[in-house]
Formats: sequence, structure tokens, C-alpha cells
Amino acid sequence: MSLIGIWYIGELGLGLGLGLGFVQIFNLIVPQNLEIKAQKSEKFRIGVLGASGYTGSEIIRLIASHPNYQITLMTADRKAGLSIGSVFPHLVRQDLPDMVAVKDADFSPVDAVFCCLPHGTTQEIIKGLPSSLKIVDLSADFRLQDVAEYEEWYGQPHRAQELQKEAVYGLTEICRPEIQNARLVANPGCYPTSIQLPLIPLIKANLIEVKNIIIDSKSGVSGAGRGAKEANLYTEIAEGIHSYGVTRHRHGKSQACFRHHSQTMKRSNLFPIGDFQCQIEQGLSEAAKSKVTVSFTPHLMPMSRGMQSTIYVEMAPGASTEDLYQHLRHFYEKEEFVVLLGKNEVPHTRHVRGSNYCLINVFPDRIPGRAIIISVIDNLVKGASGQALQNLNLMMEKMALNFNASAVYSLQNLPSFRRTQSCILSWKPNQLCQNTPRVFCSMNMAADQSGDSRKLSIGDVVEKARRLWDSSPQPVKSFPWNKTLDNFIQLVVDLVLAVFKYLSIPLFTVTSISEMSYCAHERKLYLIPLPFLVGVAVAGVLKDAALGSSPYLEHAEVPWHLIAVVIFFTLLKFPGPYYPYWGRIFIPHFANGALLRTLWFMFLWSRRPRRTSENNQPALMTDNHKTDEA
Ligand SMILES: NC(=O)C1=CN([C@@H]2O[C@H](COP(=O)(O)OP(=O)(O)OC[C@H]3O[C@@H](n4cnc5c(N)ncnc54)[C@H](OP(=O)(O)O)[C@@H]3O)[C@@H](O)[C@H]2O)C=CC1
Ligand SMILES: CC(=O)N[C@@H](CCC(=O)OP(=O)(O)O)C(=O)O
Repeated sequence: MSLIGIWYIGELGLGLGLGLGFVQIFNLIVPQNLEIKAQKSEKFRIGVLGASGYTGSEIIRLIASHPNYQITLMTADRKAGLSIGSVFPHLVRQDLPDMVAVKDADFSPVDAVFCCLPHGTTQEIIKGLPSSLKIVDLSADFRLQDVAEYEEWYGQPHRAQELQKEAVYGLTEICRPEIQNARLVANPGCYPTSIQLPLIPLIKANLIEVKNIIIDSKSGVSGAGRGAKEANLYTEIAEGIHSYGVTRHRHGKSQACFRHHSQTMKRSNLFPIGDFQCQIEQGLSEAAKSKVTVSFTPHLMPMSRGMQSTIYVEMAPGASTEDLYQHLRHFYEKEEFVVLLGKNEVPHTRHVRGSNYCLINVFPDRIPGRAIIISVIDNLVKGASGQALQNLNLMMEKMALNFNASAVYSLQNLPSFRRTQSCILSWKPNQLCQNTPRVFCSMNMAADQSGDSRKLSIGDVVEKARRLWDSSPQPVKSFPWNKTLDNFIQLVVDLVLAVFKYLSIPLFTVTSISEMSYCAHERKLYLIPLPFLVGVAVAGVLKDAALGSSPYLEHAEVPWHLIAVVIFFTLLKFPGPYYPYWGRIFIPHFANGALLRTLWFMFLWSRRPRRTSENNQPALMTDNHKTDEA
């Protein structure tokens, strides 16, 4: 029993020793494989169509501190030809190109675009964009899956029906896998975002009834865009609130109608506000797998930005508000931007100004069996540009992997790229210093207004580190940190390999002793040379057969055929104690013979004369080459 134990340990030791010996030889043969190349990260080039609008300017503000994006193109309509600083002074320190008209735009230096244009205009423009571009569209033009319904609501055929087929709805937290693979993402509107984020998980979990859902939403005036409209004048909005699109808002319910505040304008300027199967019902019906109809009334509030949706629902039989709350909390616990507040805490629009958060809470209604859900967002960030940036981050993640595939770029830079999904958007203007210059939120943004003060995320810590880095003296910044790290890693690897290399010799000795001891115990010591020599011969035959089958192997950078032989014979040795009697006498020695001969081949391989770069061709020896050499 003890002999078998020694034999078994010895066998494991030999396998380990040989494996590590091969690693060392592999290392000698292809040192360039371990070389970590410190590559300077390149940035994706971004176009913002509609940069002079509210959502466009928010995209620019958010991208200003994005480590992987750089804006190379901006368009405007009436403001074409102007600099962004002259339109939005809070962006004056940005080093950005002037805005141009879409028809004059050059899309060649662009990898992806945010399309922040009015509905209707967008389809035509997107249709004309190069098909290589990734697109996040903030308008309503690609949100409805059925183009017939688009036609019904907008009174004209959808002008990019092929694109509609590939468009993916961009409710980030719900549609993440589809967004990752998309080329064209239809960003949800602000109302549908604030409503669907709490409702879809509850409907999917059958925790609420899909009938009798009542939604009361309130929006800041920036939701209507920057264009001058009589209904959005200060005197029309201040010191009061009003509902609009009652029973017929395009996000909520289905009747051809026009934006309330346009009604004093000429009819040709009117804006259709009805989508037949509107977004909210489209999303909720998909979650419920049956038609869902909601009561939805939007309101205009005397505030520049922010949105609250108060949602009244009937709970499923047996469900409690605690169940609803716990389900949502669990559903979003790994999400950076959707946060369930503590018990009894009421979400305020003030708490999300300028941030990408959606704050949610669930309260019991006084009517038994009903619950009240409150959800707040910033309509311009989570309701538009912030979510659009989240979506582009997802879409570009795959591209980042191919971006510089030859280098270790993906390993070195992808984590930081991923982090941008959270840290870049949880950036709190006026609270944390970013890459200079600092960019402030355009509309009435004051200190402490934008973030959730309780939340100190990893993003904050990263930002602090970045601040520290930015303020470091130049010698610290120019020190070759990457190379130092590479050298350190190389040193550790060399040390580990050296330790194992010298360990493999005693391990091999122990192994041989254990195998011979077993044979001696069985009085079969005299038989050992036989399987050993057969193993030696078989290894030679296998090597020659491999080289004969593929001439590439002779000049390959790595002796794959020898590695394969080693793996085969090591595996052959592993089940040693379980072989029948004669198998235990013969097989380990047979494998040892083959392994030793293969190790010798590897040693010769590592000492073989290297080809020079001029002599780098003859991987495949053609007859011509042979003649030339002769
Ligand atoms: N505001 C919000 O809260 C939300 C808006 N959205 C959607 O995002 C899109 C943009 O909204 P928002 O930024 O508020 O709108 P704005 O009115 O503030 O901006 C519109 C932008 O589009 C440009 N533009 C207007 N007409 C044309 C045209 N015919 N050709 C080319 N460019 C044109 C404008 O240029 P110029 O200024 O030079 O005229 C401006 O840059 C809309 O589809 C909107 O529904 C979605 C969610 C929320
Ligand atoms: C206050 C105001 O006018 N709000 C806009 C909605 C903004 C929004 O949700 O964006 P989408 O239009 O792109 O969906 C409206 O009611 O039409």
C-alpha cells in the first residue's frame, strides 16, 4: 500500500515536473509570447447629430470625461457653422470641431453617432449614413416595431423600413444582450424609461395585475426640446402645472393627435404625438405576453429638468408591497443606475438632476391590494443622453475587443472601458473634479443637486484616483509605469519557473524510484528496460510521423507536435495504479521512455539555429526552394 502511495505521488510529481519543464522550454522558444505590449489606447470617434439641442449638449457634457470616446463631428441645423461654446457656454473649454449641417458632414472620421434630431427628420438622415456606423437614435423614429403602426400615427410611410427591422429597443437594464449585438439602437423616451424600469420586472414576475395600471407622469420643460414654442414660454409654464395629451399622449395611448403646445402653430408645423401601439404598452405587453393597456397622463412642471412617474397598480393575489419592493431591489441590485431607496424614502427629482440614476420606491396604497410606485429620473440623462451613452458603451464593448486585437489591449484596457459604463455616468458635476476642463451641466445645476449623497460608488474612488493622477508632477506621469509593471511580472514568472525547473529533477528521481520499487516488489525489475526502450522508439516514430504529416511544424514557433506527445504520455501515466497487473509493470515505464525522449527532442528544439528575418519564408518547402538551396 505504501509503495503504491509513493508510486502515485511520484507519478504526479513527474507529470508536474515535466509540464513545468515544458513551460520553461516554451518560454525559451517563444519569449515574445510573454511580452506584454504597453499600447497607448486609441479612442472611438463619435459624431453627435443635433449637437445644438438639449440632448445633444448633454451627450457632449457626458463624453467630455469619457476615457474612450472623442467627438470628431457635430451637426446642427439653424446653428450650423457655430462653435459649441457659443451655443452652450458651459462647453466653451471643450476642444471640439465647429458644428456643420448634416449635408456637409464628413462621416469618414466617425465610428459611432448619437442621433439627437427631431422625429421624422431622423429616418431620412439615418438612412443616408454609412452602414459601418454604430447608431444610437434618441428620437421616436425606430421605437415602434411595426412600421404599419408608424404610418398610421405619423400619416406617412416609414422611410427606413429595412433599418426598422434591425433596430433594437434601448432600455438598457432590460434589453442589455440585444443592445450589445446591435448596430442601431432606438433609445427609449423619458416617460417610457421612468415607467418601464419599475413595471417590467414586476409584470414578468406576475407580482402585479396588468389591468388597471394608472400612470401619472410629470416632466420638466426641457423634455420639449430647445426649439422656441409659445407653449414653453416662461409665462406659460411658471407658477402652475398642467396636464397635456390627456387620453391621447403618444407614449401612452392611441389616438392620432398633436402635441398640445403646438396647437397655436400652423397645422403644417404640428407634431404628431400618437404612436398606435405606443412604447409603454409595447414594452409592458411584451413583458406580460398579452396586450396591456394603461391609463397615462403626462404633466408639464415649472422646472427645467427632471421627471417623476407615480404609478398605481393592483397587486397579484397574495402579493404584498414588500414582495414588490424586494423583487425590484433584487432585480436591480447589480445595476449601477437603478436604485431602490430605503423604506419610506420618497424619490425626489432634485436628487437625480444631472445624474443617470433612476430612483424608485414602492408604497402601500390605502386601498387594500393596491400599491404606489414612484420613479424619478432626469429626463435629459437617464431619460435620453445618459441612457444613450450606456447603450453605446455596450455596443462598443465588442468592438473594443477587436479594436487592437494584436496587442494585449483588450486585457489591459477593457476593464477601464467597462468601468466607464458606471463611472462616466455617475460623475457628479460640481462635486468631483474630472479631467480638466470641468464641464458643468447647462441648466440650473447647483452643487449637491445632482447625486445621491448616500452613494459612494467605486466610480467615485476611481475618479479620485484619476484626480490624483492629473495633479501629479510631470516626472511621475512620464515614468514608464507600464514597462515597470511588465518587468515585474516577467521577474515573478521567471522566478516561479526557475523554482519549478529545479524541483522537477528531484520529482523525476522520486518517480523513477517509486516505479522501480513497485517492480522490485513484484520481482519484475529485469523487465523495465523493455517497455522503456519501446517508449523511446515510439516517441521517435511519433515525432517523425508528425513532421511528415505537416511540413509547417519543422519551422513553427512552438513545437506543438512535441507538446501533444508529452500530453498524451502524461495522461497515459496518470491512471497507473488502476491498470491491471501487467499494465502497471509495463505502461509507466513505456510512458517514461517516451517522455524522456520527447524532452530530449524539446531540448534540441530550443538549441536549434534560429532563422533570420530574411530567411523567414520557407515554412512550406516547395520544390523551387529545395532546388535553390541545393
Ligand atoms: N428633451 C428630452 O427630454 C428628450 C428628447 N428626446 C428626443 O431626442 C431628440 C432630440 O431632442 P432635443 O435635444 O430635446 O431637441 P432640441 O430641439 O433641443 O434639438 C434638436 C436638434 O436637432 C437639430 N435639428 C432640428 N431640425 C433639424 C433638421 N431638419 N435637420 C438637421 N438637424 C435638425 C437642431 O439644430 P438647431 O438647433 O441648429 O436648429 C438641434 O441640434 C428628439 O427626437 C426628442 O424627442 C428623447 C428623450 C428625452
Ligand atoms: C415635456 C415634453 O414635451 N416632453 C416630450 C417628451 C420627451 C420624451 O420623452 O422624449 P421623446 O419625445 O423622444 O419620447 C413630449 O411630451 O413629447
